[in-house]
Amino acid sequence: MLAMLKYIKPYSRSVVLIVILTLISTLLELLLPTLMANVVDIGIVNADIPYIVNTGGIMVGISLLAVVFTIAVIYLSAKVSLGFGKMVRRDLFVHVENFSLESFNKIGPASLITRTTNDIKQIQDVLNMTLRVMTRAPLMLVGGIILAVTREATLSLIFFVTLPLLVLGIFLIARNAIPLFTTLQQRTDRLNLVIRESLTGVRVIRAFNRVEAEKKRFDDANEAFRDTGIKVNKILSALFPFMMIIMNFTNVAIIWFGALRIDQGAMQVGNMMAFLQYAMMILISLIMLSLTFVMIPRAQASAKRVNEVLQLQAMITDPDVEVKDRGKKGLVEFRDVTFRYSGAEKPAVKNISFLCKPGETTAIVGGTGAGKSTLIQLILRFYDPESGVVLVNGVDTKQLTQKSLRQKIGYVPQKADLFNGTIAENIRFGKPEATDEEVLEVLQIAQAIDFVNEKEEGINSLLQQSGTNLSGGQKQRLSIARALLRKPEIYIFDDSFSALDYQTDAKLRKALKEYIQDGTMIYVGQRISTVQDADQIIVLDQGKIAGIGTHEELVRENTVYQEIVESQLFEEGGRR
Ligand SMILES: Nc1ncnc2c1ncn2[C@@H]1O[C@H](COP(=O)(O)OP(=O)(O)OP(=O)(O)O)[C@@H](O)[C@H]1O
Repeated sequence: MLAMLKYIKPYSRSVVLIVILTLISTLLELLLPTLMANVVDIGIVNADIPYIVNTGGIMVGISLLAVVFTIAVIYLSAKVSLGFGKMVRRDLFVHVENFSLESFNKIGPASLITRTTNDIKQIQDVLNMTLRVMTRAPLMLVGGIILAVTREATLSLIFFVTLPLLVLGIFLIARNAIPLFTTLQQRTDRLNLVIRESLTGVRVIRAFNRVEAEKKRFDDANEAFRDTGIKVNKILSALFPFMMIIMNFTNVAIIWFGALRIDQGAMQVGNMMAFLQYAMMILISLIMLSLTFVMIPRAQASAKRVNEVLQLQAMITDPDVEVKDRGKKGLVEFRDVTFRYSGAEKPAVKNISFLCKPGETTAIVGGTGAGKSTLIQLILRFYDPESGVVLVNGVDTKQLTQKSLRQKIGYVPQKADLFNGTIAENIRFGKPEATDEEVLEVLQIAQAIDFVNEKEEGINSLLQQSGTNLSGGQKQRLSIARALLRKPEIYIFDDSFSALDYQTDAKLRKALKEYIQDGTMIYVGQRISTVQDADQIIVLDQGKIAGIGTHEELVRENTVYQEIVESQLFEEGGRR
């Protein structure tokens, strides 16, 4: 929680103002019972009307002033806490955007969403409450006790019974409720995870008739959330009645013993009324403090979850000084690279060495899980190798800044991620200043121009969320056009032609070859027809290189490649 204090620093002036205003308004409020006692004991007893009117006027003035100050405090506290929330959310978002993929996978998107929204809101709310209570409650408590004791020391003995009782009760309630706050946040995580998976996987769920099973999964998560919520509220619901009992008990005791003392002539009526009000102030301030202390652990649980994310060190960091390009532009080289995902027993790729030259195309083939995508992600430095080096333009990728490395690469991922907005906005993603002509040119090369032109508003047509109003192949083609527009030195296509029919696939690769010319093109392909024209084909088998060569060489000499060719010929034959 303390680590979060730095986010309040920019608001230190507002915080000081809150303290000063609360201080004044609380002192003013503490004056009221004494003035009221004087109205009764001096004004009414002596039938002194001018005194009653004057003192009454002062009391109204004080009340109005206290109200104005309190409104200002409420406004400033809201401003500080909302501003705090905005800054933490922003830092968290930026931090997560720069996360290594490993950290991202470790916490998971559902929990990251909960932490960025719900958890920060918990801290924000408690901060708001604390700002309003932190000066007011202690001052009112101490001031109330001093004024009550100096006014009626004997009657104050009642507090020796009620105050410990109140503190003990609140402590017992809080002790049971606090551990449940962390559980409640975890239940929120789970609920978010289930909702996210159910919504993104809605087609699969329907196709596999899993709607009922998903409903059950959702109900379980929803009920677990509800049950924990009810449990917390059940415990907290005891708080209010308990506090009311203590307050009423104190009232009755004061009136009872006060009446006896008045009867004995040891105390005046006005004095007892003032004492009663101070007693209420003491109890209310104690309740306010206790409630804050009950809420703080809840915010603490959330702050811990937020800090856990903020403190995750970026595993992929930029060098202090960037090394300039040494080799030819577009040169990609793997030197004896081995990489293992965190927690995995076996390396995903092992002792990989190859060279991709500018002006040439390199295709990577291999069975599922052979490590093809892993190789691509190592070039982009989404991960760093366990041993060996990946070089781009003759420089170890660790010695380039991530920005300049990725600036050199046009990447088309396996899953075409598009964003809300028009087609043109999506294509301009990496080069916002590109003209319409440039956009149309890359759409033409990516074989996307026809279906874009068929749309009423052409490149200005809106894409629904992540391009749900497009087919898989259409999304892939837009994602290819997006990478082409940047005119990078290296083009990487991770299985980006799989959703295309044979004819479009062939046309697209031909157009790409003409467009890319001097650039380096690396692509992962599943079909032999897709990879056979490449200048070199890298055959991967269970994370290792089984062979490198042209289609003709590999067909002649490489058994793994021969098996892939045969299995696909068999499939083709089977289909016919
Ligand atoms: N994020 C990850 N964490 C742990 N292991 C992973 C992760 N991603 C992939 N792997 C493992 O690494 C190995 C290589 O995976 P990779 O995605 O590179 O294969 P691929 O050849 O691209 O497969 P496909 O053709 O099915 O896409 C697989 O055994 C896979 O289970």
